[in-house]
Formats: sequence, structure tokens, C-alpha cells
Amino acid sequence: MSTPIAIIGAGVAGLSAAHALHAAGLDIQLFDKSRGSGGRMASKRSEAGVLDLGAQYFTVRDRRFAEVVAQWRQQGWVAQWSPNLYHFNRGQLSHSPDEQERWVGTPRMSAITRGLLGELPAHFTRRITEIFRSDRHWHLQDAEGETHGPFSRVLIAAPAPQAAALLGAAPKLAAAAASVQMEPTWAVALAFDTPLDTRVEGCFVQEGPLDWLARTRSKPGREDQPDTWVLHGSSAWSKQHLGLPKEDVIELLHGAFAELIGCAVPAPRFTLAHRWLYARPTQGHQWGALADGDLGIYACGDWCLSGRVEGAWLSGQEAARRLLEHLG
Ligand SMILES: Cc1cc2nc3c(=O)[nH]c(=O)nc-3n(C[C@H](O)[C@H](O)[C@H](O)COP(=O)(O)OP(=O)(O)OC[C@H]3O[C@@H](n4cnc5c(N)ncnc54)[C@H](O)[C@@H]3O)c2cc1C
Ligand SMILES: NC(=O)C1=CN([C@@H]2O[C@H](COP(=O)(O)OP(=O)(O)OC[C@H]3O[C@@H](n4cnc5c(N)ncnc54)[C@H](OP(=O)(O)O)[C@@H]3O)[C@@H](O)[C@H]2O)CC=C1
Repeated sequence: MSTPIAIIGAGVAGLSAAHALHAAGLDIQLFDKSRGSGGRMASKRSEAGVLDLGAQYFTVRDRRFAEVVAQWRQQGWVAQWSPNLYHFNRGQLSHSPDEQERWVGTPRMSAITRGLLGELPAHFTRRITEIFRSDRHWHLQDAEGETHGPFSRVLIAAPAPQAAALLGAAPKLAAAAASVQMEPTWAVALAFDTPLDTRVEGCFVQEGPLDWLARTRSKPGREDQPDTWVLHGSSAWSKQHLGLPKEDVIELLHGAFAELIGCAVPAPRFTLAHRWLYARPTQGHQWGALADGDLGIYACGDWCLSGRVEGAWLSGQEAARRLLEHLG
């Protein structure tokens, strides 16, 4: 057996790269600090059903991504979501239909990364704190003090600030990753005993604390769930309220929701808040991926491209392509 390749991060980018390398016949091992795969496209089980707290849906603009999404559809991992869309601007809630195709994982966003993970070898609840070279091979140190390796190459598929912290052995790559600013998003879920009397299923909010809201049961595969809503704070509001206790965040975003939704909003029977510290890059890049073929270190993630699910998948493909190119 050949010396395996380590992939740090089991979000869309890491799993996209893992798939491509595995398909090329290489041994890979995934490491993630969380309990499961998905990263910012993860879904959380709760007493109010499964909640998509991060990525809400994705769009497809690239031909290569369109091809893979068609396969995911055949495998039953994704379906089209055609919500009754609104936007909120200048104090006005307005119907805002469009022609854009939007896709969601079924029956939850994490179905995609669970599908991609399949039987690939993965180590969860392993936060990697250091990557070091010894005897011409790479080794990983985790937060528990355990060492993993040897690995022939390392591919880091974490948000830019977390990738920069691991790229000490490749200063140029570290500098590029460190130059990417990422902004936070507070996410709140609310569940109501009685369904809200509104036709809104998704809403782009252009003012105030909120940025987006969605009705979970409007998404395919979730029709039987209680009436839960996911609200996202805007980047500016989330940054300003980064250290606020969760109860206060829930109260403020629930209040903003009740003001704009245009129907009576009772007290929710269930609430939850989640803070995404590195939710989105402040701007997109055209890097594809970062690579040092001589050292055998690679970095990828949405921040190397569009800051969206599609960008993350394409970046993982690009990192794998460059690694395979270096192998000859
Ligand atoms: C609130 C929110 C809403 C969004 N909405 C949309 C949307 O509607 N449409 C869209 O296209 N995109 C959306 N996005 C963006 C989308 O979720 C991301 O672009 C995409 O999921 C990023 O994938 P990734 O693999 O690059 O990174 P991530 O999903 O962040 O994966 C990185 C993984 O690395 C792991 N990790 C990090 N550091 C370490 C370490 N030291 N050791 C081990 N593991 C580590 C993390 O646990 C994580 O699993 C949204 C994001 C957020 C936060
Ligand atoms: N919160 C985060 O951390 C975070 C959120 N992200 C959001 O992800 C989606 C994905 O973007 P994508 O380009 O794939 O989707 P869309 O084409 O649907 O939307 C792009 C923006 O365009 C505006 N828009 C689109 N459709 C409508 C509509 N029918 N009515 C009004 N406006 C529409 C909207 O922008 P504004 O609110 O006008 O600024 C959409 O945001 C996207 O929603 C991101 O915000 C990605 C990463 C992290």
C-alpha cells in the first residue's frame, strides 16, 4: 500500500478532493474537528426536526458542477427547491419570484456530504493543531496530543484563517490564506406549534439585522416537519453582536423576524442559535486552490473561489487536479 494523503476538513471542498483522489486510486485519510462531515453545509438534528443552519441551497453555474449535481440528483441526494421567494427592502415585504434554479440536499443539506463521504476513511473529533515533516513524510498532531502519519502529502480544506494557522511549513501559501478575511453569521432556528399564516418560504432581507430567512418545510423531503424557520443575521450585524449570549441573539432576531414577516408570530416552542465564525469570505478569489508541489502541501475551500457551495466543490477538484499533476 502507498503512503496515504491526509485531508484536513470534511466539508464540501475536502470531500470533493477526497473523491477525486480516491477515484485516481490513491489512499486518503480525512480528519475533521467536528463529529461528522459537512462543515458549513452541515444539518443539526433537534427536537424540532433536522435544521439546515448553514448553507441553505446552492446554485449551479459551472458546467463541471452541473454534471456532478445531475449525478447527485440520480442518487437521490439532492432535489430542486422552488420556494415562494420574497425580498424585504425599505420596510416593505414584496414577492420576488425569479428564474434561478436552486438545489438542496434531501432530506437535509448534509445528505450531500454524507453521500460523498460514503466509506472513505475518516477520523472525526480530531482537531489538527500542527503539521510537521519528519523522515521525508508529513505528520499531523491533534489537539489531544496524538500524532497521525506518515503521509506523503497534506491537503488542507478548512476556512482560510484555520488553513493559515496550519500552513506554517509553506509561508507563501500561509500568507495567501491569511490575506483572506472571513465574516461571521449568526443563525437562529425557531419552531412554531401552529404554522405561521404566511406564503413566504424564503426571503432575501436587504436591511436591518437579518440577511435571509427560510421555511424548512418548503424544502423537498422536509414537508412533514413542524413549522421551523431558519434566520441568518447579516455579516455586519453578526460581527457587531459576535459575543452576545445565544438567548439575546435569539430574542433580537426573533423580534426582527416578527416585524418583517407580516403575520402574527407567537412565542416559538423551540429555539436554537449557532454562530458561524468564518461564514463567508469578504470577497471571492480566482485561485482555484493553493499548491506547493515540491513540499506536497495543498489548500482549498470556498475562499479560493466564489465563497459558495459550488466554489468549495470546484476548489476541491482543483486541489486534487494539481496534486495528481505533481505526482506525474
Ligand atoms: C450561515 C451560512 C449560510 C450559507 N448559505 C449558503 C447558501 O445558501 N448557498 C451557498 O452556496 N453557500 C452558502 N454558504 C457557504 C457554504 O456553506 C460554503 O461555501 C461551503 O459549505 C464551504 O465548504 P468548505 O468545504 O470550503 O468549508 P467548510 O464547510 O467550512 O469545511 C471545512 C471543514 O474543516 C474542518 N476543520 C477546520 N479546521 C480544522 C482543523 N484544525 N482540524 C480538523 N478539521 C478542521 C471543519 O470542521 C469543517 O468541517 C453559507 C455558509 C454559512 C455559514
Ligand atoms: N450567510 C452566510 O454566511 C452566507 C450566505 N450565502 C448566501 O448563499 C446564497 C447563495 O448565493 P447564490 O449566488 O448561489 O444564490 P442566488 O443567485 O439565489 O442569490 C444571490 C444573491 O442575489 C440576490 N437575489 C437572488 N434572487 C433574488 C430574488 N428573487 N429577490 C431578491 N434578491 C435576490 C440576493 O442578494 P441580495 O439580498 O439582494 O443582496 C442573493 O443573496 C446567497 O443568498 C448568499 O447570500 C453564501 C455564503 C455565506
